[in-house]
Amino acid sequence: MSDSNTFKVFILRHGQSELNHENIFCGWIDAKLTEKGKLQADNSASLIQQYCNDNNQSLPQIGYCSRLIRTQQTIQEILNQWNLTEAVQVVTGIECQYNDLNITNNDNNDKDNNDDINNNKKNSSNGNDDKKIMPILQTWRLNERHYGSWQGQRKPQVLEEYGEKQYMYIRRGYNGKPPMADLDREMVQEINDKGSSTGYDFKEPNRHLKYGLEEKSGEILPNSESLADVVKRVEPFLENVVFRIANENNQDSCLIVAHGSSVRSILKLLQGIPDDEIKDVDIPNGIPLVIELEKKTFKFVNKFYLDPENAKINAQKVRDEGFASNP
Ligand SMILES: O=C(O)[C@H](O)COP(=O)(O)O
Repeated sequence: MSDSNTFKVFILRHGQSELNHENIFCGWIDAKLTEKGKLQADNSASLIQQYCNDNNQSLPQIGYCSRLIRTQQTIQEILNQWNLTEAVQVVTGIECQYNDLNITNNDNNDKDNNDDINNNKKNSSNGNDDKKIMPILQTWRLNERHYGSWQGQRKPQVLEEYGEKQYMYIRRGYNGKPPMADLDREMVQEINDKGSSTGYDFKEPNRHLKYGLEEKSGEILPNSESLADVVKRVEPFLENVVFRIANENNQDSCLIVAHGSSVRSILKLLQGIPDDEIKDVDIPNGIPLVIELEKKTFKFVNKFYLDPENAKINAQKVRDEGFASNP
């Protein structure tokens, strides 16, 4: 049973992407959602809304996602289901001009305001005059781990080349790190590269185009990451942005849509999962996990999936990707 006095992080991995579907390592390649991935996002929205209604709680007042389109599409699907429109801001570092988002202090306990997420001015820019606004902060710090030279490669082939022990150590071990991507060669789209019909052609988007804001802010972006590296870049964002905003605005919850490795990193940080145990954690696509934390201190209290049976089944499928048992 949920504790109404805790701060809740509604966190989920994006819906199935086109490269997930192809069993190809994705990382920072900017793959889009499949139709199944969009349906998973819609289902996530229903599960969260049902949970909030059953527990007499408001929907999250703010959302966070990565700079990759698969999380952006997922959060857009969720907001559409909630009849909300997004006010997007890219946060390059671990500070953000929060007032630009003009978020007001709603009475979180007023059930009647459940759909009245913010008293922001209406967003007439895209004709959504009747929809309330939900601030969405996008950050590279929630991006999937950078999968180095494995990006764009089929998982069964990588498994065959590296063997099961090394394959799983790099995929799930805390310090496992893939070989570096050569960002100067075929791994990254040229400035005018339109890619294949899918638009990414198994290459990363050109850094100067996709991450120009981060480059201008002096952010150091990776070309290969272990989970430990992802934890290091996620932690300051959680502390200095997510939790600071929650305290300053007396928020009861937030929505985070991220990736397999960045969700694992957040779970490790919030629950205090030891380095040698995080290797056993797999995250399914598109099933909301609720992490309950003490208000103000954000000390871990509890966690549960809103669809635990499917979460268990699909997490095992994620773990088995690349192996013959899971074509
Ligand atoms: O980046 C990817 O390929 C996937 O999102 C994560 O893949 P993994 O489950 O093999 O880490």
